[in-house]
Amino acid sequence: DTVKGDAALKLGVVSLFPEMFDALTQHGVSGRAVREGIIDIGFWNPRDYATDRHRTVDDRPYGGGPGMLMKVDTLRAAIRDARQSLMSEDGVPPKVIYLSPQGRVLDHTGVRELADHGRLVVVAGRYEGIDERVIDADIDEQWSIGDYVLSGGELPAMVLMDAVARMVPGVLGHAQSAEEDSFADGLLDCPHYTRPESIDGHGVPPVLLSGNHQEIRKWRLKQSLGRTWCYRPDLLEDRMLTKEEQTLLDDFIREYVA
Ligand SMILES: Nc1nonc1C(=O)NC1CCNCC1
Repeated sequence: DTVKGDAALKLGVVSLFPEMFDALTQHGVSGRAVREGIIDIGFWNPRDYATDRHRTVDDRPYGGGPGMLMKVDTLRAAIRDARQSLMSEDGVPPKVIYLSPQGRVLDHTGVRELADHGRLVVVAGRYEGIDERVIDADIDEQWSIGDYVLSGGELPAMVLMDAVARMVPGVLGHAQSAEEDSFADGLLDCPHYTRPESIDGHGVPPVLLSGNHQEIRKWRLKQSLGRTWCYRPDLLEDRMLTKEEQTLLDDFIREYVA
């Protein structure tokens, strides 16, 4: 598979199960971005590099113990081809990422950093993982989506790729990108409401029905600040608040503890 064209984001995926990535390429905003050529995704399957009759892609660990590792020669060949295909015209190589619990935990800051790079090869491991010497020689950065163990790197790869894709101009419609602002500037999202106006007797906050856009903006910002203060105060620790934000948060806390 090759990645060509002038897409804003070029992705190469090394995986034994490329069909899993249909979840990203065949659906939703990411699917549209791929269809429209805003994002290019190429796939390289280590199994395509196997030369033995059984097309072996796993190998036994030195030192024994349970589980297998990804076979080195087929994995390295796939990474090499993906890396070469994503090399830019002026020879700038892509950033090669390996998903594993040993990696830096992905957050909004990390997503922005990765999106800014523009060309990424994402290596999805299976089995117990990959040989440490391949990590040292072929992987630029290790990333984790959280502290739990999954069966493969494909779901983590898709989480990372989806979050990065949403950073690319044109992937989200203007309306949605505006909506992204709440978390984009380090706050939790505000509550959302749609029809019907009453659900089991529970109504909609009147300000949202008022048509007063300034008041609606302030209400939503106050709710985002208040929810962040309640559920994720750690996010507020290293986030400067504007005077308006500080006032809105003080009001929220006053009402909350009243
Ligand atoms: N959490 C994770 N964030 O990125 N990758 C993660 C992960 O659990 N990978 C598995 C680890 C065991 N081998 C198969 C892959």
